[in-house]
Amino acid sequence: MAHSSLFAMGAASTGSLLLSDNLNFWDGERVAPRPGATAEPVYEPATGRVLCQLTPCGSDEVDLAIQSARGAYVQWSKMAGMERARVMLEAARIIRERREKIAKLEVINNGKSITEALADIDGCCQCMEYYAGLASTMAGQHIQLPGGAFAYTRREPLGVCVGIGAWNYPFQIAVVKSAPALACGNAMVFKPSPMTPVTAVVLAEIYQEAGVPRGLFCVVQGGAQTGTLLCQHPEVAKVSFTGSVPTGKKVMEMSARGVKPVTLELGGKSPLIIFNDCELDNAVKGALMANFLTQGQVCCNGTRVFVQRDIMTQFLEKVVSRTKAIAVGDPLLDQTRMGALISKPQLEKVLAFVKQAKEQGAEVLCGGEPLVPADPKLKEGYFMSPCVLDNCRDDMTCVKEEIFGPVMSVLPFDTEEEVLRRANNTTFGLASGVFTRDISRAHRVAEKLEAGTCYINNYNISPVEVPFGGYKMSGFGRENGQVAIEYYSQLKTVVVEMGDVESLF
Ligand SMILES: NC(=O)c1ccc[n+]([C@@H]2O[C@H](COP(=O)([O-])OP(=O)(O)OC[C@H]3O[C@@H](n4cnc5c(N)ncnc54)[C@H](O)[C@@H]3O)[C@@H](O)[C@H]2O)c1
Ligand SMILES: C[N+](C)(C)CCCC=O
Repeated sequence: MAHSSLFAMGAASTGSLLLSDNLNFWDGERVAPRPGATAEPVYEPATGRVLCQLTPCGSDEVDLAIQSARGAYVQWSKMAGMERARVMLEAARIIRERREKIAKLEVINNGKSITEALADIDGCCQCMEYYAGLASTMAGQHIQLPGGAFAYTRREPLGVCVGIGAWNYPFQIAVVKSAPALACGNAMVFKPSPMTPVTAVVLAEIYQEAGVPRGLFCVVQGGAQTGTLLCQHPEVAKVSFTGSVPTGKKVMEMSARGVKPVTLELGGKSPLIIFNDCELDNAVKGALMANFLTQGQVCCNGTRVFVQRDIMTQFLEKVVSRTKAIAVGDPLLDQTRMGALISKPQLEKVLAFVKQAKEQGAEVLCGGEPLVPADPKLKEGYFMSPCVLDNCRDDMTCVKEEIFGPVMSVLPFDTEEEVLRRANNTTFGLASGVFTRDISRAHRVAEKLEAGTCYINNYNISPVEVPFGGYKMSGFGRENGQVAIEYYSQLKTVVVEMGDVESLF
């Protein structure tokens, strides 16, 4: 049935939705799981209730999806960029039309606040429009050679690409991978995280309704096994992966065996440096934006907040007061600013990081506790109070490892040289930030930080036009921006002789 999950969304509130739609999608429609396969429950983070059942796809199903995508690719890749653009613009229009329903579904499956989810979906419309624009302008080069000969280049698609997503931005990751892939003329088989299987299939329905050939964007559900089947499939031309470093390494190894290009968007432990000449209120707001979006479960979060020693007291006072004021609760309410973490194990893991930080000498200035909202329907939800840790040292676990929860570690520093050395002393390199009024220092620091992005006097803004990706173990390849086209296409050179062949033989 077309966009069936969305129809259920009209009156849905937290704790009321139970989905029974099929979650796989290929050949232009939702597909039931194979008979006899074992289903797993998917939970609603805000209530701990079962939202739906997920049955991981096996090899036959993965193969069916890839064959379906292959068939559509043959047709789609022959279309002019302008024709592809029209379909993608229609997809953007449909997403915009259904933004509230998609956002609501995302909230119920992921636990983030509705305010953030709406912003995520708006970003997806822009992403689709941006790559629609690029689809119609993609072109090669003409190179003149001696004697009237010439060469030209063609930017060609790769074939069937695989997208594998994490659970923190389920719809957005599916869009950010598929929009440039489709703009270049590829097909995509997408596997969402098994914890957030619901909205990728809504995207598949939207593409279908917008007019893509049947099978162009397929969704297979499952976890590590299904992901492995996708990465190892001989007819897959490229893998774009978002997730943790350990899984990223496995994806890269599997892709290497098939000599497939990979894009890896992995984890981080990003530094945010706040100098004493900053505009303090903006720096405080920046630190909150760097740590607490999506309950702190954001890859590029600036979780190591380095504050110049002489403004530490004022900074902590302001940051703690604002953190304590964050409204945690029912993620579907407009006034809520922080919802529930993705799962019970994730909540327990984050709380264990806080406990260990205390044992290692950190001081909890606020939060870091399980939280039970007053509303009885939320009592089994995975909530915690956002946490600020003081007295942190560079050798503490909370400062070295990605926590992926609402925990900010604050560290004092004295000099620019010292803070740069400490900020770069990590195997990660996804993002970084600096707050200062000194324009020369801002750019000097941005140049020296070993990270794929540096935010100056803000944090966690990522418009679609701007490339995003990691240095070091945070991955490689870029998403967003014009450059993403290069990761979803290949260049063919055609050399043309206009005269006789001069042979040495
Ligand atoms: N850099 C980015 O853009 C970005 C964005 C979001 C999340 N992340 C990172 O993702 C992590 C959290 O997400 P997660 O817990 O879903 O990560 P994860 O690595 O556990 O899982 C990511 C995806 O990989 C799949 N997978 C697991 N094992 C696999 C295997 N052997 N082969 C193929 N696929 C496999 C999972 O089912 C899931 O879809 C964090 O480290 C976070 O920083 C990075
Ligand atoms: C949109 N943000 C906030 C920059 C997040 C990008 C995806 C990382 O997890």
